[in-house]
Amino acid sequence: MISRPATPTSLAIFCKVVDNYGDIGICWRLSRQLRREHAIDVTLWVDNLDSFRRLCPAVDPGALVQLVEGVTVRHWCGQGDVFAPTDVADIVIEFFACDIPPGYIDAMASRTPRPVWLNLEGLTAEEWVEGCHTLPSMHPRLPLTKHFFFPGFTARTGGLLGEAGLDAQRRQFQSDAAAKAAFLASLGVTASEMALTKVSLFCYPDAPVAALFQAWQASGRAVVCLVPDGVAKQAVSAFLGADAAAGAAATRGALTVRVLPFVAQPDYDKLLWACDVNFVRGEDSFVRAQWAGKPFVWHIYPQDENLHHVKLRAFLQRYAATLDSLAQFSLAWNGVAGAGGDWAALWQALASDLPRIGQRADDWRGEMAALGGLSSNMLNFASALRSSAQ
Ligand SMILES: Cc1cn([C@H]2C[C@H](O)[C@@H](COP(=O)(O)OP(=O)(O)O[C@H]3O[C@@H](C)[C@H](O)[C@@H](O)[C@H]3O)O2)c(=O)[nH]c1=O
Repeated sequence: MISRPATPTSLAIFCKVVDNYGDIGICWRLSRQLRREHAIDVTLWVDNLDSFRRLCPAVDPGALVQLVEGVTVRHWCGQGDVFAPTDVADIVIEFFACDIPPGYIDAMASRTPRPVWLNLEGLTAEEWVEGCHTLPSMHPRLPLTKHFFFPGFTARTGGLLGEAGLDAQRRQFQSDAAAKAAFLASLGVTASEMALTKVSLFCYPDAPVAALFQAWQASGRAVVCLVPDGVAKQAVSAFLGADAAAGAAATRGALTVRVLPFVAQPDYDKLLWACDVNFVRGEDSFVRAQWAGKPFVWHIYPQDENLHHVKLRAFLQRYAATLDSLAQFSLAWNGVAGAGGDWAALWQALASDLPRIGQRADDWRGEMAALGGLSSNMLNFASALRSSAQ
């Protein structure tokens, strides 16, 4: 038996950007947290530095290797496939089964001691996840075992990604009216808009945004909808009667739509904290909305054969079982057949229920925090594997 310290000190994450920002958004968040809170020496391999730069302006899209906030960022762009065992970290994470370079896998097999190899999977509320979380998978050829690691909403999963101290920062920000106003003003939001019901909007292009805008326009409650640049471009441009570029705004009836700059990741949290209702999408903004403890509506990443509707229902069953207004609105927002399209009625029901939905959001945030946080859960699992291998 080879003896090795149980506590891992180095970690490599491999991230392929399939589309959008979620893949790198999650991998960057995890990398930063492991470095900052656990003093792990992290190398993040990522194949698309341009997407990364939108979330983190400090990234140099031309650099093969760079240090960003203490994390070594390597542009994963087919620069050869020869690795030595000394190149391999204590823990190797492949994100979403992204096929790490074969040469790196060979080097993992030759390394002493062998690394802990994890496949970090996507977030879903479906029950089967509990049975698959931490399952091993033997390599067909090499003496290596990969383990599946699932984020999730129960104690039998890896929990949700969230930084220590995030809640304290949120509370501090939300209790400081001047900080909130200064932040919104820095994005171009006017003082009169700040007094309205503030909604942030982040969704995929097929969301029924135009129909919801019509309902808001005609509703009795004045709404300002804050849309980061590039989101729902068609519907926003149609509403504005002009190109939806950052800084553009228009008011029709009870609705003001304002296009914001696409902000860096930490500022996106502040936007969620500052708004009354948040429309979020995919995985990472969905989780951030949960940490914000505010009412939110989720636009789920679309999948073939409407598989995503199963995932949506699984989440709503856990989260909104007693919140019919939110469940109905969410089903309709995601185009679930038969969920209805009377947006005036759907919004009216949701808006009247906001205090109850807000209470649920706050309770849920506490329940999720009690699961312990994905990065700590992952490190504990890796340490246990290393100990058992000694
Ligand atoms: C609107 C906005 C978002 N963001 C960040 C928050 C998140 O980290 C990231 C958006 O990621 P998501 O919310 O996950 O949505 P997404 O649609 O960009 O990413 C998706 O990518 C697919 C390939 C995955 O399979 C999906 O599960 C999902 O992750 O962008 C900012 O930093 N600033 C902004 O202004």
